[in-house]
Amino acid sequence: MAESQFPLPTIRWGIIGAGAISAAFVKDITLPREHAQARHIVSAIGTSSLEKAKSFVQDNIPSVPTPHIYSSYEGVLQDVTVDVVYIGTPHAFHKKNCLDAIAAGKHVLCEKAFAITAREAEEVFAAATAKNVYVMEAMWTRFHPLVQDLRKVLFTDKLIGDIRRTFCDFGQDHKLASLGPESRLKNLDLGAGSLLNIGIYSLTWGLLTLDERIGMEASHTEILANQSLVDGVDVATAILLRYPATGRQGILTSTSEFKNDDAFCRIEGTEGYVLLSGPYTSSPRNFSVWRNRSASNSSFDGLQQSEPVFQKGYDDVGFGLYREADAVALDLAAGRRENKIMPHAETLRIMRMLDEIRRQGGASFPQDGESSS
Ligand SMILES: NC(=O)C1=CN([C@@H]2O[C@H](COP(=O)(O)OP(=O)(O)OC[C@H]3O[C@@H](n4cnc5c(N)ncnc54)[C@H](OP(=O)(O)O)[C@@H]3O)[C@@H](O)[C@H]2O)C=CC1
Ligand SMILES: O=C1OC[C@@H](O)[C@H](O)[C@H]1O
Repeated sequence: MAESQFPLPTIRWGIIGAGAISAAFVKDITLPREHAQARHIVSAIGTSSLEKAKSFVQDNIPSVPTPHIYSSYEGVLQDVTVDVVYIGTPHAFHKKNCLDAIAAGKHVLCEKAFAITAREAEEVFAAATAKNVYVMEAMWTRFHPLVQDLRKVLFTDKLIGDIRRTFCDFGQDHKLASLGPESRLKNLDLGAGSLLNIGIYSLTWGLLTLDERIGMEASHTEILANQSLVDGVDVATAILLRYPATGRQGILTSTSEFKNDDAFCRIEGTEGYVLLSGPYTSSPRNFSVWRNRSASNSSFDGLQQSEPVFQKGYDDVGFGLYREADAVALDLAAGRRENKIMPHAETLRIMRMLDEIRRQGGASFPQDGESSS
């Protein structure tokens, strides 16, 4: 592994929750890799039992120095060797876990969806600002290099002309009928539903491809939404996003009943289209740009070239979660308290959209009526 000429920023992580994504996260950040931008140490793990913590370490990070293990989340928050807390619990606990970590003076990287409602997210960001700690939603897909390359093709090089529509689907077959009521994919009290779990990625691709700007600078959008509910949990959500200023549209969907196709997204412009593919909608691997034969006179006649004019594939090490972790390390090393790619305002904008989609679609959570705590 090539050593960097300069010392890399180092951060020490405390992990809250020993579930599936926490396992992927600790594996990813401790993997040897080329061009790492930071050094990551897993300093502490908090789970519901010590036995669980021991097997978590054994299964996922056997060869690194053994982290401190705790049978409570509080242990991690009080551990002086922890700089940043990674929250890998179900959606319904994000607000409390974030607020507890912030109160303990820890920086935070919290899994998506950041909270159940926009109001919860506002409360967390207000607390972080008051305490001067860093908080970011772990929307890892945004840190994939494909996103930057794609947005250059769309907005700088304008290879497909004026963007008109984005179709994006994220579907997973969760076999909900076979899951117990304790599953985070089925239990409303844990924040279940396709929208918060995976629809958030389809929405993200729509927002990233239909508008060059994000956060506070983003263009105004209108939303029409529909959801199919089983026992109150949305098993399918369809979102129609419209940008009134340009007429651009996003057709953005999610389902927990079927697996989507590898080609998960299509972006149409006046002079061609772009296809995105990958094993998951959250995990892109390739994009290709196709131009109309008649692109020079800008008419969309349906006649495409047989070869893309541009395509790029991306290999990955591990799952790809190390990129967001590197971003946190670089931000902290530079003294920043939020990230430019996933700023607070972007998380809030998305949370408000998720609230509106659920208001129209009918999926409600116990937290919907709550005022700030
Ligand atoms: N970035 C990505 O690609 C992915 C992100 N996610 C996100 O990560 C978060 C967690 O998802 P995932 O890892 O799949 O979930 P899991 O169910 O696998 O793990 C959740 C963990 O949360 C803890 N927990 C605390 N209270 C409860 C409770 N009442 N019920 C269940 N678990 C509880 C448990 O840890 P313990 O017992 O150790 O305390 C549990 O292991 C979600 O926000 C999800 O959207 C999920 C998958 C992929
Ligand atoms: O965030 C996610 O992305 C990948 C999916 O497998 C998972 O269900 C979801 O939580």
